Amino acid sequence: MSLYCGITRRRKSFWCCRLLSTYVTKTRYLSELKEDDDACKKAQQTGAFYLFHNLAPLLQKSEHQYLAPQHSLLASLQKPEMETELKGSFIGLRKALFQLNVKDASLLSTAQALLRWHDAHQFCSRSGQPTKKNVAGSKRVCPSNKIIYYPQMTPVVITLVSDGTRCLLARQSSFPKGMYSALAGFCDIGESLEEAVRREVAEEVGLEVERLQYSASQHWPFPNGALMIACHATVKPGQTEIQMNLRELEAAAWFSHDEVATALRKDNPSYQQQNGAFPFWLPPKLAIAHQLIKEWVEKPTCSILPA
Ligand SMILES: NC(=O)C1=CN([C@@H]2O[C@H](COP(=O)(O)OP(=O)(O)OC[C@H]3O[C@@H](n4cnc5c(N)ncnc54)[C@H](OP(=O)(O)O)[C@@H]3O)[C@@H](O)[C@H]2O)C=CC1
Ligand SMILES: [Mg+2]
Repeated sequence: MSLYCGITRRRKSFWCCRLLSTYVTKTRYLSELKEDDDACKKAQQTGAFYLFHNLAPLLQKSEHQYLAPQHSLLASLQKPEMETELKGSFIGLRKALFQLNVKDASLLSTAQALLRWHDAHQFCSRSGQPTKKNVAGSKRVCPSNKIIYYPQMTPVVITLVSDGTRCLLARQSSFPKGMYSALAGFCDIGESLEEAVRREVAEEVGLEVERLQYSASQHWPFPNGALMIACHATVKPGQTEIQMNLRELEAAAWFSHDEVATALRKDNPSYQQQNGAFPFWLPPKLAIAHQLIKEWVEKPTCSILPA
């Protein structure tokens, strides 16, 4: 059994010629910890840690949310004793993510992605020798040929398509029942963001993007650590007939502004209607899909650039 710890971010002051902002000071300190193993070991003595077991963080359940307690360096205990001692349980991040506060969700997502990457990069792909992690965990090095491996994220585009008055939402069979989201897809190697958006929309719903606009991005821990890049896109008003790719999607449809605005105000409904169907609902607030949809509801006709 293995227990892993993810170090949280701590602030430290430097002597400088001019006063640096807190953000710059903190950023430089974190950068120093990545490069200086001794400084990092020292920081760990007073650092605060989140605990993980098999990629599941230790959480405490309160009424409607999970709390992620932080700990100082602990003696290594077995999982059951650890849960009893710390009054929590190791819970899958997928289950808990939307019931955490924003700061804990972000730090736990980063920590889990990093732990998963380390677990999958134990050996050098050139020499086959075991790689060695630096103290901060920001890279792994092959001792025999000195190749450095850095943690990777996969770029994923997520696009909310609009025809000017309606927006297009879709669902995969793996989504929770009744939930619809914007179109998402992994970027192919060599593609620009714009090309990935155009290709994914064409592949999944058979439509041609006319214009697009970048909105925001988000780290997403699933399946292996992705950078979600969110965009708004429009299609020509006369060319809106959906030709759904059945290998990727279970359903795709145009939704009116009213339908989407109403769904945004509702929480995840876990009940089934009398006709056996599940009510239409949208991804929770923490997901970038939610933010993208909210932006469209607030400003459906925002100016969008040619693709
Ligand atoms: N944060 C948010 O708001 C949202 C996040 N997402 C995330 O976006 C991601 C991508 O969406 P999805 O529609 O599934 O993607 P795609 O539409 O690209 O389809 C997924 C399929 O693409 C193939 N694929 C190609 N490249 C990769 C890669 N690098 N890693 C894994 N699979 C790859 C796999 O097929 P095969 O297995 O056949 O090889 C996979 O099943 C998902 O992981 C999802 O969690 C999605 C919606 C909202
Ligand atoms: Mg997809």
